[in-house]
Amino acid sequence: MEHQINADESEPEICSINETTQCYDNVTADNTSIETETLNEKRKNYLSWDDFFMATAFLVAKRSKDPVTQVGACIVSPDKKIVGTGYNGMPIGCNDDNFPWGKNNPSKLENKYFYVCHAEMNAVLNKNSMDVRNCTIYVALFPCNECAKIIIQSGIKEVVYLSDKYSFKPEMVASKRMFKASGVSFRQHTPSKQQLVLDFSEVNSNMTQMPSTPDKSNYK
Ligand SMILES: Nc1ccn([C@H]2C[C@H](O)[C@@H](COP(=O)(O)O)O2)c(=O)n1
Repeated sequence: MEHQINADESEPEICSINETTQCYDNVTADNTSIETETLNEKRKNYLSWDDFFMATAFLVAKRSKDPVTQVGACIVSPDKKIVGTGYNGMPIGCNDDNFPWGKNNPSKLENKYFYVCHAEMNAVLNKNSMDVRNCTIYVALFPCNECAKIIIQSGIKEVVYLSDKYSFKPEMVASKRMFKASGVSFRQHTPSKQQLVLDFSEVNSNMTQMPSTPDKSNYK
């Protein structure tokens, strides 16, 4: 008969660590600060929700093939679930090797603007839930008037943006006018750090300071 070993019957000298004294250095992803945390305390240096979702929008933007401006958007439900992401790119079927990426051609037909789908539009269309009503959209650049219409019509209730550098353009003035009229709030997010570095080698770091892996051969 199989004998089950309960948690309190496990080998203490293998599994337990001295929780009051054992600690490890936690080098943060951006390498800017090193803090020592005890293993039985909650991490303090974790990302806020706003930083996390804005960073997600920035990561998504890395998929964009636009040579000048890469924009990402991330739609988040009221219970903090990501329900859609998108970046600026050519429509499905419009080969992005053949469509223009420039913007200074005298012929409008030979510039990108007639063709590129904006990040916000793609995020709404890529949604993986029934709808995006009452959601928040995180996006690096303030939405243009066309995206504002899509945001409003889809039921999104909040826009969080990083930069409004084109605020002087009539498109953005129109966006704000529509957002205000339709009750969509917007706010600028200031990230808590200027840089977040993703270091894939981190997964193998701290090996010497981490508690030893329990010897599973002791369990039956
Ligand atoms: N809220 C925004 C603003 C812009 N985009 C896209 C559209 C273009 O691909 C690019 C802007 O190009 P630029 O005029 O800076 O050469 O960014 C977007 O997706 N969402």
